[in-house]
Amino acid sequence: MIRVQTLTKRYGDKTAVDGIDFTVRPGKVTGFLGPNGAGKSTTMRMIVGLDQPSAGIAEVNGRAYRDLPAPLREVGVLLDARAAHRRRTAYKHLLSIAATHGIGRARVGEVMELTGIDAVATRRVGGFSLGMGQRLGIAAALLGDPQTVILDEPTNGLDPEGILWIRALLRQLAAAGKTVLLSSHLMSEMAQTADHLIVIGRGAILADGSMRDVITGATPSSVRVRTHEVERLMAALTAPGVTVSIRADGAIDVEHLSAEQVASTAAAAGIVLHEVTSVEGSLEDAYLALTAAATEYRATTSPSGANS
Ligand SMILES: Nc1ncnc2c1ncn2[C@@H]1O[C@H](COP(=O)(O)OP(=O)(O)OP(=O)(O)O)[C@@H](O)[C@H]1O
Repeated sequence: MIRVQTLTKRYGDKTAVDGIDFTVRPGKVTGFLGPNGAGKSTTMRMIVGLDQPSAGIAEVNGRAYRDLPAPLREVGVLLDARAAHRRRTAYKHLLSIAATHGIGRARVGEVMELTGIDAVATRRVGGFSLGMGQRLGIAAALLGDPQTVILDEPTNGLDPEGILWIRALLRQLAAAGKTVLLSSHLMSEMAQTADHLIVIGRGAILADGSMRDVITGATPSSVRVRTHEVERLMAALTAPGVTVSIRADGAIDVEHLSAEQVASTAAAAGIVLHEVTSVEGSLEDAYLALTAAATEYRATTSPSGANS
């Protein structure tokens, strides 16, 4: 379990993390999302004792990281995959970490197999691709079979097969009751991997809840409905506070009414419906809505760049 209370980090005049509170619970994958510069890495670094908070506390299993008697056995961390000694082989790199922390050779073999780097165990880390470096960093994080795992952008550089592998691994760790905190900019990946989300923007928490609650709270859900009597249905549904719009494909989108309310209104007016579907926003929609006002580095051109 990770607990952060009024955690603050200032760099001179800049407040990178502004008095945030959250708890990351075991048995779940918690996604940590936010635009560039939002404060994710700084928060993670404070949790694992690499940065000193300006104020507040960050605890893992009830203690500050520096007070953990066997940190590697309690918290596994991937913050910078390039941190490995470049001239060492993957095996020697993991063995040296294991030796410093009283972890046996057998575990080194296990994590190499788990992360798929056993095939390149005798290659020097300096020649690793970004993806292999990520796998090595994850292997190091898992060496102590820790209860809590913190991974900053673990999918960085991984190919689609590697991304699938990470997803399965994190789901497996959560199912085994571990606490998993994961940051990633890949929304589709986050949507499929995380159970719970913490969204941060400009150093402040913008949302903290289950995946479903965060999405439904930030995006208006709507009801999509099809009928041959479009105009009559639109007239029947029109009411204060209800938004009714017609789509290019002829379907009608209704906001602020449930599917049941739409169906009942149509039935009362004797209108036959051919489709009634509740449409929920995506994580990407929710993320963009939540962070719209808190994006520090925003492109000044449109995404395509062609029409601006
Ligand atoms: N050592 C430092 N000195 C000064 N400012 C810093 C330092 N480290 C981070 N910052 C600033 O603190 C803010 C938060 O940075 P941080 O790296 O935590 O964001 P992030 O959410 O991890 O971003 P990204 O998604 O780009 O990795 C940024 O404005 C950054 O420029």
